Amino acid sequence: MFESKNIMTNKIDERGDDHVGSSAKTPLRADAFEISDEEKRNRIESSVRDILETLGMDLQDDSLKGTPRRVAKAFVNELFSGLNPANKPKLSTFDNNYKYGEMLVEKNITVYSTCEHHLLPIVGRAHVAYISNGNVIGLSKMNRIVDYFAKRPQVQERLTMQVVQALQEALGTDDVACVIDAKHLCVNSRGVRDIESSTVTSEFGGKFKDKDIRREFLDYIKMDTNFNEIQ
Ligand SMILES: Nc1nc2c(ncn2[C@@H]2O[C@H](COP(=O)(O)OP(=O)(O)OP(=O)(O)O)[C@@H](O)[C@H]2O)c(=O)[nH]1
Ligand SMILES: [Zn+2]
Repeated sequence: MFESKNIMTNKIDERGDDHVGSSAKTPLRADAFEISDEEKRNRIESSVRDILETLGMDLQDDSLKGTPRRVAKAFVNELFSGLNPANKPKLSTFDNNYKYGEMLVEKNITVYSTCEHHLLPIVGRAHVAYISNGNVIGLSKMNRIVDYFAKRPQVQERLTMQVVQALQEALGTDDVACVIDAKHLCVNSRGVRDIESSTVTSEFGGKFKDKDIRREFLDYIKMDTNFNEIQ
């Protein structure tokens, strides 16, 4: 089990950012929280203006003149909003009064992230599961925690581990797993330009290391649920 007691020492953790053990920590500068969001938007706006002008674009053009500010807002408020611990969803838990003892799987969670190597989109699906040891979490919180960590410059491996570790901490159990299957536009649209390939990453904590439990989780992911038949 990862040791939450070891990680309350640095500034980032004091600000309420994750918990997560060093292997899954987003590499942040020591002064990451000393710049306000408005200052970040202003600096990014000016940098994007530089980039576009360097490319030879005329920023007096009607369509382009708002672009640096639009990009700055998209970065700080949306695409990278998960860098601000204030945006971390509250993972409130409640008691497992109904004594449900099987695994719970939240599957096909939409992943929109950004590859930190090229700043290009990562688009895919996450599947998250846990086995309760007494605590239960609202279903939507699993979607929200995936989205929170996705909204950072990411590598898919780290995103997968961050989701698992955040849920382990909230639920007080090791028995959490996550599988992500995603397309990286840096692979699909440039570089090797392989439009078909996607990347699968997984993290299996606690009981999910057992091959039968892992198999059950993977079978649920594969299960074809045709909701149209229900309506
Ligand atoms: N492990 C991992 N690699 C990633 C992820 N996203 C992108 N990459 C890879 O990061 C690598 C960066 O490789 P470099 O050789 O430094 O950069 P590059 O010359 O742009 O690489 P190419 O994409 O091969 O053109 C590439 O192989 C990407 O496919 C990710 O989430 N995880
Ligand atoms: Zn990339």
